[in-house]
Amino acid sequence: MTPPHGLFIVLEGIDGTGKSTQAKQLAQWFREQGREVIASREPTDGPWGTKIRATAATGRLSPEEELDYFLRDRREHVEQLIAPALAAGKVVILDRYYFSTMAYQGSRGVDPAEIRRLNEAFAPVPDVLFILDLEVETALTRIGGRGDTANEFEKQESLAKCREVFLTLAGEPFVHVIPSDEKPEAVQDRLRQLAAEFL
Ligand SMILES: Nc1ncnc2c1ncn2[C@@H]1O[C@H](COP(=O)(O)OP(=O)(O)O)[C@@H](O)[C@H]1O
Ligand SMILES: Cc1cn([C@H]2C[C@H](O)[C@@H](COP(=O)(O)OP(=O)(O)O)O2)c(=O)[nH]c1=O
Repeated sequence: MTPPHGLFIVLEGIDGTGKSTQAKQLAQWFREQGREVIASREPTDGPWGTKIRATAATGRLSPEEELDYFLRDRREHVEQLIAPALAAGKVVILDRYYFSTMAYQGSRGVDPAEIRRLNEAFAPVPDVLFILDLEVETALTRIGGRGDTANEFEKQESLAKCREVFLTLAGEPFVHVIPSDEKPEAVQDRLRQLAAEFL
């Protein structure tokens, strides 16, 4: 599906790459340019997103169940927020979307191409996808896990797989891979430069 109006921007990348920091600043910049902005994230704060977040404490779902929950969460997000905002000509900025499902549920063994197909049957493809890219070790240092316990080592391995899936998207016309090891201001400048083409 393609979005009817508006401008649809998605930020992706492994944990700790600076997505939420950059999304906030980008939303502020668009508002300064006089655009109406809807900034949101996935998993959402809706019923399915809340269930997904709760599994961080209660124990992880099977890969298939997890995929199903993310799809349900996204379907609601598209119907209730994303599609109406785009139809009204707004700028929609998302911190994570279905490319995270390709990467994270892909890293648990589900085929990323199949995940993409399931999503694109109902979820609009963004106008711009920024993939914030960083070495796993640097990203983990930023969020406080240095990979020196068994659990953190496992996390490091699975994030490396996620990063690989994100990077398979490089080269598609709407995708920009943004090296995110620079200062936040420098990363933001790059995003604004690219986003300005859509004003
Ligand atoms: N360019 C950067 N350089 C150094 N630290 C950063 C940078 N961008 C964000 N951070 C810090 O790294 C941590 C993770 O950033 P955050 O925006 O929450 O990432 P994400 O949403 O991708 O998980 C935060 O403590 C944030 O202040
Ligand atoms: C959107 C999405 C997120 N995720 C994962 C990535 C993150 O590890 C986790 C929560 O996302 P997020 O809220 O970005 O994490 P945090 O608040 O800790 O920065 O959900 C998936 O596994 N599949 C998906 O489709």
